[in-house]
Formats: sequence, structure tokens, C-alpha cells
Amino acid sequence: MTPESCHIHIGQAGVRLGHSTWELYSLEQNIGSDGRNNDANPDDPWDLPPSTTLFYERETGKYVPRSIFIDPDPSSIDEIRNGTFKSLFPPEQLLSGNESTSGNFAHGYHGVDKQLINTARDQLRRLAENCSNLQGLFVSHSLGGGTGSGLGALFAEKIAEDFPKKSKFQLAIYPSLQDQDPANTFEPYNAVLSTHRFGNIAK
Ligand SMILES: Nc1nc2c(ncn2[C@@H]2O[C@H](COP(=O)(O)OP(=O)(O)OP(=O)(O)O)[C@@H](O)[C@H]2O)c(=O)[nH]1
Repeated sequence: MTPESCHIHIGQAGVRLGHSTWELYSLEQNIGSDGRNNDANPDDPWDLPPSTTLFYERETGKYVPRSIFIDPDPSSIDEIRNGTFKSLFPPEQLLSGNESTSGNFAHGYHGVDKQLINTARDQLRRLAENCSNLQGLFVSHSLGGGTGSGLGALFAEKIAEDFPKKSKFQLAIYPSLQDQDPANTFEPYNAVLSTHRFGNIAK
């Protein structure tokens, strides 16, 4: 049985990282921006179909990423919705709201619309149920932004509850001293508070 993995991208940095990563995965697997396998040649024994580790195949023959994108602020997900790969991702896997976490861990952790979080959990559960041999979950997010640090930590706790026996991999972007955003002086605090939360669920 092919092992599968699900990917969760949270906040602007997480979503952008995910967007670029899925572009590369698609290229590697010969999947076009419309989700179709470009080189499918049934007569060529070496022309293997795309791996189902990262993508699942719909009855229509379209390959869909095993991923969800979450950001309460819609701008980064709108870049995907309006970008070249807009047809690759089903709309239900692109989850955005209409609020900002103001660059603040507390807002990202406590203040994000519960409906958005519950929808994301349901969607992730659906993706997991679609797997026959789920091996693990990858979460990408920044530790400096309010969403990445706060919602990232909260969602990781929810994942730990929902998938206690699965491996979890965190792809976290730490704030950089060289490239600090002068508009967000909370970044180092967000990173410390978020790292503390992750410490509680790491095993
Ligand atoms: N590597 C990388 N880092 C990014 C990118 N966008 C933002 N960052 C970093 O992420 C941190 C800010 O977090 P964001 O992800 O932009 O913010 P957020 O998590 O959406 O939360 P908000 O504060 O609500 O915007 C800063 O340390 C940025 O340097 C990106 O495209 N690539």
C-alpha cells in the first residue's frame, strides 16, 4: 500500500510556502495546473502514473493535492484562487475568512472564527479518510505572524487530538533579525509563545 501524507498550510507564509511547494510537486509528478497527468501513455511501461502519496485521483482522472490552506485573512489564499494553479485545488480545500489577527499570537490562538477552524478540521478529516495508509501530517506556518504562530499552534493541538497516532512534521519559519518587519514588533514574542505551545504537544 502506498503511504500517504496530508499537508496543512497556515497563514501568509505557510500558504505561500505551500503554493510554491505544490507547484514543484505537480511538476515532478507531471501533473498540469488543471490537475491532469500530462504524459499519460498506457503503452509505455516506464510511464508511471503520479504517486498517490501526495495526490489523490478523482473519478474524472483529475489529481488533487492532499492539502488544505487556512488563513483568516483572505489575501494570500486569493493569490492561489487567482493564480496559475487555481484549478488544481478544490475550493473547499482553500479556507479563508475576512479578518486579520493583527500580527498577534493571542488573537491567532484565541480569536479566530471557530467556524473556520471547525471547517478546516472537517476538511482535513475528509482528506485523511480518503487515505488507505496515512503516514503523517505536515504543517507549514511562520512563527512570527499572528496567524502562523497563534492559529498554527492551536491547529497543531487540534491535529494532535484528531490524529493522536500519526506522525506530525512542523515546517516553521522563524522570524529573521536581518529581515524584521518594523510594522510588527510582536514577532519575537509570537515566536516564543508559539514554540512554548508546540513544546507541550511534541513527543
Ligand atoms: N520564507 C517566507 N517567509 C515569509 C513569507 N511571508 C511572510 N514571511 C515571514 O512570516 C512572518 C510573518 O508572518 P506571516 O505568515 O506573514 O503572517 P500570518 O501568519 O499570516 O499572520 P498575520 O500577522 O495575521 O498576517 C515574518 O517573519 C515574515 O518574514 C514568505 O512568503 N516566505
